[in-house]
Amino acid sequence: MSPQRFPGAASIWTLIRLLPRVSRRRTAALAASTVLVATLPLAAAIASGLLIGQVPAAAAAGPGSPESRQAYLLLAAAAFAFVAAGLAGHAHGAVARNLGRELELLLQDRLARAVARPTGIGHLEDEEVLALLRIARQLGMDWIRPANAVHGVAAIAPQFIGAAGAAIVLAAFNVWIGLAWLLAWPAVFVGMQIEFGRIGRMVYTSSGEMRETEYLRSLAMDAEPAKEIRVWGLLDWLLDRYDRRWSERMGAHRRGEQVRPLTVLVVIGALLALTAATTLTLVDAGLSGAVGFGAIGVYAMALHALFNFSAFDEDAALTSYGALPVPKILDLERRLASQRRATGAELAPEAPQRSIRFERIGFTYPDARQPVFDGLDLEIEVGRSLAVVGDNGAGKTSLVKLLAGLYEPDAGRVLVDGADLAGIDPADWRTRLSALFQDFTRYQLTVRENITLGAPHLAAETDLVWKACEPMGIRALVESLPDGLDTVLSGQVQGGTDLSGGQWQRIALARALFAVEAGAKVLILDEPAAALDVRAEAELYEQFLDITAGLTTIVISHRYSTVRRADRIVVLDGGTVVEDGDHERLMALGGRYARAFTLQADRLAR
Ligand SMILES: Nc1ncnc2c1ncn2[C@@H]1O[C@H](COP(=O)(O)OP(=O)(O)OP(=O)(O)O)[C@@H](O)[C@H]1O
Repeated sequence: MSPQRFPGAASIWTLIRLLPRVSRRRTAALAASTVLVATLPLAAAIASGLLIGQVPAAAAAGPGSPESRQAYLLLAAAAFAFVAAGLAGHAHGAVARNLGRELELLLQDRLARAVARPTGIGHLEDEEVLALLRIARQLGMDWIRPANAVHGVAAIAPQFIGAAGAAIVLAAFNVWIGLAWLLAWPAVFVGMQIEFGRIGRMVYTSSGEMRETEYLRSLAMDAEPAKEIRVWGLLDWLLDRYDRRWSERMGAHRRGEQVRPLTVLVVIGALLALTAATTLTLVDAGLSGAVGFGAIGVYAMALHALFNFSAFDEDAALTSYGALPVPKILDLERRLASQRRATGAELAPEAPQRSIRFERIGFTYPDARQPVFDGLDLEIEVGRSLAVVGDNGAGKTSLVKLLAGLYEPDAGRVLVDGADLAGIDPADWRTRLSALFQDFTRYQLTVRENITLGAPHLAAETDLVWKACEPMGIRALVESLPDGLDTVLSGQVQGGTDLSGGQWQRIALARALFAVEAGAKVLILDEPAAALDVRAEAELYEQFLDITAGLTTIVISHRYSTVRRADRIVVLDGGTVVEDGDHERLMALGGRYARAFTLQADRLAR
């Protein structure tokens, strides 16, 4: 077979050849069940044909004759072949599903390793590699999809009704046998669903371990961390750790995420026993002449119809797995909706006009032990520039997160012109804010989109976009890009380009500025120029103060020299304001600000 001429067939052949490498045992089981699924219906058909041929002789010879005995034996053989074909079909589906899932995991593993191996990282920006990685991330996850549960329910419901009907037909022959079948299937179904539920929950709750494996894999496969991983020579260490985690995970998968053999034995044993009892009773009734030949045929067909029901095949398993996350998602939706605070207070269109006040604020991050703020008081005057300085962990970023309503204080209030922020619609409040956070996002979108995301309705206003670019010194850079403002900022996209850290920071600053152009009244800049050198940062801040004169600006910085021109500087330490004033006042105070400023200025001078 030439792969060029039959690429689809060649891919299937490649896949089949991989199966023994996934699991020899399962591949052998799949081959065996394939043979059974193919031959058992044939055997049933042959037995049925022979039976039909035997009927005239059996009828002529009458009950109790050797001819009629042979006819009943053929009937029993046909019934067993039908039942066995049904069971083999279910087993076949289950083996194929497990093998398929393991194949996906193996492919995922092999791709992760292959992509992590090269010493360079150029291939991690190759479009074809990225496409495969995108697919690889989804592998092995298909089985937990709600769509599968819908498909499963749609398949099982008619089978269930059909099986109940068949049991009722059998009840006409023997009430106890009919009743036994009527109860047997729901019992098997519930038993298997309990088993599938156990497996599903096990996988679901092990998502923490999965996340770690996935994290290690992404360290090896993503372009961003790949740089450091290679520079630090961590590749072998990483792959070794990934391999260990992976085999632990796969080991757990093999051990626990399967239907327990005992359950399978009990279920199949019970079904076979009930089938044998039904068939023997039927044969007995036929041989004794208690039930006519035609009726026996109907009952035998009803027995066969009972085995169309899938209690332990793929549909049943996928129904259970696929349905598992649905109530969890709805529950989460309810829980998060109840966390949305009730808003009622209206902000005046021009607010804030007077002040933003932090009043006895207490705040601890969820799951953190130490509070960040315990009684913080700070009043920010509108229309002036404020700089917040302080050591690492002093609470500077937390302060602006509270201001932006990204977290709510545990105690105290944030007041905007006297109105408690807790009662104001966060969406309304945020239209008045423009913020650039320390860990700003590098959107793999066009330059224009990157800049106008704060006010996307004005994205077409090219003049406004340039107005935001110019003070940041990036107009020339943007104009030199292949598609100017419409160039995608990503090395992973054809025709796109990546930028340096400082250039990215200027783009993010332009984004903040654009939102101000679009009407934001409070500008928050958290370490806005950490990627720039000290001089560039100072220049940029000076420029910012000029552009934003009259606006409420809050700038966070480590570099004391940068913020000296701010109208007001507060020094935070351990979540409280320890110094407050303008540059001259704080220098005269001779405290923490003065010492840090002098130290940094000396270093800069040297
Ligand atoms: N998401 C979080 N969960 C738990 N604790 C956090 C979280 N973010 C920050 N913290 C803790 O809160 C404290 C204040 O952090 P914050 O980021 O506000 O400091 P910062 O002054 O901005 O520091 P830096 O100058 O290093 O950016 C620190 O002790 C930090 O460890």
